[in-house]
Amino acid sequence: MRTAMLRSIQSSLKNTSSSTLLRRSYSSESAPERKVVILGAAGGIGQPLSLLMKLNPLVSSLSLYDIAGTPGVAADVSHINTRSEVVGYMGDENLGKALEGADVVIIPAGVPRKPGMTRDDLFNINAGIVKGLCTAIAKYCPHALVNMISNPVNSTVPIASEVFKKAGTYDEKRLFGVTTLDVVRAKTFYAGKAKVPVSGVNVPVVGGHAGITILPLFSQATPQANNLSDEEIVALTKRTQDGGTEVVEAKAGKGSATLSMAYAGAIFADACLKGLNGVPDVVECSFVQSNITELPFFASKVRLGKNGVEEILGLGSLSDYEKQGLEALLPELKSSIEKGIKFANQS
Ligand SMILES: NC(=O)c1ccc[n+]([C@@H]2O[C@H](COP(=O)([O-])OP(=O)(O)OC[C@H]3O[C@@H](n4cnc5c(N)ncnc54)[C@H](O)[C@@H]3O)[C@@H](O)[C@H]2O)c1
Ligand SMILES: O=C(O)C[C@H](O)C(=O)O
Repeated sequence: MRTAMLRSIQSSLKNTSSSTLLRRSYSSESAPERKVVILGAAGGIGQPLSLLMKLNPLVSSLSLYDIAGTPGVAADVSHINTRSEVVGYMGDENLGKALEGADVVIIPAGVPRKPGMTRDDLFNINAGIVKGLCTAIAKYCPHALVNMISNPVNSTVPIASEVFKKAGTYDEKRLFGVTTLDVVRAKTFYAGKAKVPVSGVNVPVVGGHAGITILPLFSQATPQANNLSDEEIVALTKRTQDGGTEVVEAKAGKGSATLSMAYAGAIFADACLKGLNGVPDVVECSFVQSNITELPFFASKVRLGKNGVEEILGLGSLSDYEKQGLEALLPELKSSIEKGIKFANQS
C-alpha cells in the first residue's frame, strides 16, 4: 500500500510529454546525481515541497535551508526511504554549504499575503530576502537553475537577474519564475467546467504571476471543449487570475497557497531535472527572460534542456478576448519588472 502510494505520487510528478523509454531509464537510481536546494524549507511551502522533492527519484542530494527550523524538517524528511540524502542547514553562516554543488535551487523564502494585500505589498520585505539569497547563489552555485517562487514573482525574477548580472554570473537560460500554480489552477477549473477528465487537460498560461498579468489561454486548451460560452471563458479566466486571492481569503490571515504551490513547485523542479538529464520534449510555462513581447520578461511555454531554457515557444494564436487581456496586462507587468530592476540597482 505504501509502495503503491509512493509510486502514484512519483508517477504524477512525471512530465506527460516525456518518452516512456527515457522515463523508465531515469526512474531508477541510475539517474545522474543531482543536488536540489530549497531556500525557505521550513515554511508553509517549504515543508511539503521538501517532502515532494524527497519522493523524487531524480534527486540524489536534498539540501534544506532556512533561517530557522530546518534541523527538524530535515530530520523528519530524511527518514523516508527514498534515494536522496537530506541535510538541513540553518542560519546565514551555513548558506554557502547548503548551496555548494547545487543543480537546482528552489526559492520559496519570504512572507506570504494576508487578506486585502496584493502580491506587490510583499515587495518591501521579499525583495531584500531574494536579493540576499541570489547574491549567495552567484557566489556558491552560479551554474544552478534557479526556480523563483517568492512573490511578487513579476519583480523578484528581475531582481535575481540584476544580482546575477552584477556578479557576472547571469545566464538567462537558468532563471525561472515559477508560474506552474497558475497552470495547475487553469487545468483544474477548466476540467470542472468543461466536464472532461482533469488528467488529460492542458492549458497554457502566459504573462506574469499577479492578477490580470496571469493570462490563461483557454482557446488553446486541450481537449478543446465546445460546450463553454464566452461568459464561462471570462469567468474561468477571472477565477484563474484570482486563484491566489481565493486561497488567501479562505485561509483568513493564515497565509496563502502552500500545498498546491508545493505540488506545482515539485512539478516544475522535476521538469528542470528532466531537462538537465536530457529527457526530450519537456515543456512547461515559466516567467523567463524573453523577447516574445516588448517586455524583457514574460511567462510562456518553454522547452527545458541540459542548459535550462532550450527554447521559448511563441504565444500561438489568441482569441480576441485573449488579445485584449494581453494588451491590458503589459503596462502592469512592465512596471513590476522595472520596480525589481530599480531596487536591485539602487540598494
Ligand atoms: N509563485 C507562486 O505561485 C507562489 C505561490 C504561493 C506562495 N508564493 C510565495 O512564496 C513565499 C513563501 O510562502 P509561504 O507560504 O511558504 O510563507 P511562510 O512564511 O510559511 O514561509 C516562508 C519561509 O521563508 C523563510 N525565510 C524568510 N527569510 C529567509 C531567508 N533570508 N532565507 C531563507 N529562508 C527565509 C521563513 O523562515 C519561512 O520559513 C511568499 O512570498 C508567497 O507569496 C508564491
Ligand atoms: O496569492 C498569493 O499571494 C500566493 C501565490 O502567488 C498564489 O498564486 O497562490
